Amino acid sequence: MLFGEILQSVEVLSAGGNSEIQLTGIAYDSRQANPGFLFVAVEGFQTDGHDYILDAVNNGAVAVILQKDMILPDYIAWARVPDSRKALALLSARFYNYPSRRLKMIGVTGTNGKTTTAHLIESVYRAAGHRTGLIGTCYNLIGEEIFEVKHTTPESTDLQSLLSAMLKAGVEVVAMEVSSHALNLHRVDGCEFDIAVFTNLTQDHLDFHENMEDYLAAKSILFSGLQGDGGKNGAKYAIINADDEAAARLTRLSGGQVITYGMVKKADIIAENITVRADGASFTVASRQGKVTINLNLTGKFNVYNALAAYSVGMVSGFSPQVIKHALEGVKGVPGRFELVDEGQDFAVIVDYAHTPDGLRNILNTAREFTAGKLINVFGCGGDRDRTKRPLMGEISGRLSDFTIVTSDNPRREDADRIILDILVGISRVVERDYYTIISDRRAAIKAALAQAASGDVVIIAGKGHETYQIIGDVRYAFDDREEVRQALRELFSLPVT
Ligand SMILES: CC(=O)N[C@H]1[C@@H](OP(=O)(O)OP(=O)(O)OC[C@H]2O[C@@H](n3ccc(=O)[nH]c3=O)[C@H](O)[C@@H]2O)O[C@H](CO)[C@@H](O)[C@@H]1O[C@H](C)C(=O)N[C@@H](C)C(=O)N[C@H](CCC(=O)O)C(=O)O
Ligand SMILES: Nc1ncnc2c1ncn2[C@@H]1O[C@H](COP(=O)(O)OP(=O)(O)OP(=O)(O)O)[C@@H](O)[C@H]1O
Ligand SMILES: N[C@H](CCC[C@H](N)C(=O)O)C(=O)O
Ligand SMILES: [Mg+2]
Repeated sequence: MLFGEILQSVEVLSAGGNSEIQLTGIAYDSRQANPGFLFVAVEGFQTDGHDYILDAVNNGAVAVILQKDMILPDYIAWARVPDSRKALALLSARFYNYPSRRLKMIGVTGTNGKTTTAHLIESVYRAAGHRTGLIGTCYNLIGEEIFEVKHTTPESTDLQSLLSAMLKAGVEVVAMEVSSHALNLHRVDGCEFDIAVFTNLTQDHLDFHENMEDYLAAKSILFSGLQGDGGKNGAKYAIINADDEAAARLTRLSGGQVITYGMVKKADIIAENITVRADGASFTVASRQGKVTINLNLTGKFNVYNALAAYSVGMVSGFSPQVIKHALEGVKGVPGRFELVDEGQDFAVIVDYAHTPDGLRNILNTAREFTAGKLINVFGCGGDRDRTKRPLMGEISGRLSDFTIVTSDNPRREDADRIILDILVGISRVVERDYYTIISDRRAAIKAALAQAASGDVVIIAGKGHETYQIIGDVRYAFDDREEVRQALRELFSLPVT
C-alpha cells in the first residue's frame, strides 16, 4: 500500500517526502522495523519513540509518522499527526483493510471475569458451528491453534495483523478481552465491535487510571463506540451486568441495543436457584426464551455471572437455549482460574488468578463454602501496579482466611519487601500476628503452605494463575504455581509421580 493512500485514514498536520512510496509493514518499535516499513513514533511512559526514528530508518523504515515538530531528511517520507498512538491504530486498520468489519467482533471488558467470559463466549459460538478466534490474557486462539501473548489486548498493529490472519484462516467470530489500558491507549481504535460485554467494575489499575471515574470512563469507550446497525452482522448489542453499580451509566451511553443480566436487580436475563458446589455451580436461566437449567463445571457465584454474560451473547446471536447450555456445560475450566492441583493429597490446593480485592474476596468466600478444615491463602501483589490495592487485599485475606502467607508476585522493578510491607499494613489492621507469616520467596511460601495443610484443609495460591513466570527487575524467571505445587507435594509427601 502507498504511504499517501494509508494517510487518508488519519488527520495530517504536515507532511513531506515521497508519498508514493510503497509500504511493506508498520512498526511502533524501531527494533521491529524491516525494509519498506512505516515507523510510527509514539511518545511513551518510559521512553520516546521519536528518539528511535534513526534506528528504525537504519533497520529499513522508509516512512515515519511523528507527533513532534521535527525536521527529517528529504529521503524519508513523513507525516506529523496530532496523536501518533491513535494514528498507529487507524493506519493499521487501513493497512490490513479493516478485518474487524468482516468478522463478528465480541469485546469483553470489566475488572474481573474477562478471560473466563471470553472463553465461555468462544465455546458458545463454537458449539453453534462457527469457526472462532479468541484474544486474551492466557493466549490467542485461531481455531484450535494456540499463540503466545504479550498483552491481554494486543497493541493496535498487532491486533489488526492478528485479525487479518484470523480472517485468512476462515475465522468468523472473535471473542476478545478488551482491557482498560487498551481502550485508553487507542489499541482498539479502528476495530469495530458488534457486541460489547461488561462484567463488573471494582478497584484495580489505579496506578494507570487517576481514579475509579477515569477507569470507568476508559471502559465506557467500548460501549459508546457501538455505532450503526452492524451492517452484515446485524444489530449491535451491549450486554451489561445489571447488578454492578456502573450498569445505569453504561446503559445510558451505549450505542446498540442494551441487554442486561444479573441475579439481584431487575434484568433481561436472570439466574435463579443457584447452588454452588466445590466442582461447579448449577442455576436456572430465566429469559424471554423461557427457563433452562445449566450445570456449570466452574464454581463460585462470580462464574454464574460470567456464564450469564455468555448466555446473553448466545441469546442475542439467535442460538437456542439448548445449544448455549450444551456449550457452557462443556467448558471444563479455564487455565489458572480455580484450577485444582490434585496429586492425591488429602487436602485441596487451588491455583487462582485473583489479583484484585474483589477477585480475592470472591475466591476466598467461594472456597470457604467447601472448607471443612482450615483455609490457607498464599498471595502477593504485583510490582509497578496499583499500590492502593495491596492493604485492601491484605485485609481481605486476613478476614477471610484462617492463615495467610504473604509472598511475592512479579515484583518487577519494585523492592519485593516494600510491596509486602504495603500488604502487611492491611492485614495487621484486622488480625493478630499469629494469623499470618511472611515468606518473600514464592517457592518457599508455597511449600510452607502445603507442609502445614492437614486433611480437609484448602490451600489457595492466588495471583498468578496461568502465568509461567515470576518477573523480578526486568527478568522473567520460569515459575508456574501449578508446577511448583506438584513439585512441593511430591517432595513433602513422597507421592507417586502421576
Ligand atoms: C502502560 C502501558 O500499557 N504501556 C504500554 C505502552 O508503553 P509505553 O507507551 O510506555 O512505551 P515506552 O516503553 O515508553 O516506549 C515508547 C515507544 O518507543 C518505542 N521504542 C522503544 C525502545 C526502542 O528501542 N525503540 C522503540 O521504538 C516503543 O516500542 C514505544 O512505541 O506501549 C507499549 C507498546 O505497545 C506496551 O508494551 C506497554 O505495555 C506495558 C509493557 C505494560 O505492562 N502494559 C500492561 C499494564 C497492560 O497493558 N496491561 C493490560 C491488561 C491489564 C489487565 O486487564 O489486567 C493489557 O491489555 O495487557
Ligand atoms: N465475574 C467475576 N467477578 C469477580 N471476580 C471474578 C469474576 N470472574 C473471575 N473472577 C476472579 O478474578 C480472577 C481473574 O478472572 P479472569 O481471568 O476471568 O478475569 P480478567 O478480567 O480476565 O483478569 P485480567 O484483567 O487480569 O486479565 C479469577 O481467577 C477469579 O478469582
Ligand atoms: N494483567 C494484570 C494482572 C497481573 C496479575 C499479577 N500476577 C501481577 O503481576 O500483578 C496486570 O498486569 O496488572
Ligand atoms: Mg484476562
